[in-house]
Amino acid sequence: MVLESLGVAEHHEELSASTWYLLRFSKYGAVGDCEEEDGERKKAGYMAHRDVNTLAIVCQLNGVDGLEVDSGDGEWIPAKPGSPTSYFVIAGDAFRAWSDGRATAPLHRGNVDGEDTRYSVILFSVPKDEAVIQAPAELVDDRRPSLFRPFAFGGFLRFCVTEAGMKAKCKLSAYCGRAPAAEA
Ligand SMILES: O=C(O)CCC(=O)C(=O)O
Ligand SMILES: [Fe+2]
Repeated sequence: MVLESLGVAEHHEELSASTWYLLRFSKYGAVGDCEEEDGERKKAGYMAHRDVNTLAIVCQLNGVDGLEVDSGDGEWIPAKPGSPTSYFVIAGDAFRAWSDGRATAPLHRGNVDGEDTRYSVILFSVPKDEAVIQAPAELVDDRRPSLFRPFAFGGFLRFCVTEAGMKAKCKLSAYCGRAPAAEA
């Protein structure tokens, strides 16, 4: 569906062949269930981040909200599923690079209010280590040269945990952006 919307559905098979999948169940405990740290109960949740992988499909399991997405101008937008069977699709850096910036990898975080435990299940599609992430020819042309240099996904993952990677505001631009992006 996502590739169709970009007009490059014929790349589905080759992309699938270089992808593996990770299914993760997450529990963000209510404050009362969480461990104490320095005399205070720590709220469960997760810090603002961009996913590095291709796509994440997130389904909340018990109707407790918490996912928030950065609007791009400093505002956090609560992501509310339309129904108990709705899910969120979040693009990560690998898809941003592959789509040559047509998909954005949004900054998102988990902000649980601490009243109720939140459960979610997430299916991550992850490029294999040796997979080279490069926008297909249909998405670039002379008038629109690609924004990112081709890179092996494993190399990018390793960069993310270096000092430079951890400091970078946008890890992808810092690693393989062609223009010295202000966001890097
Ligand atoms: O559980 C969620 O709502 C999403 C978690 C998430 O963003 C992640 O694990 O990367
Ligand atoms: Fe995430």
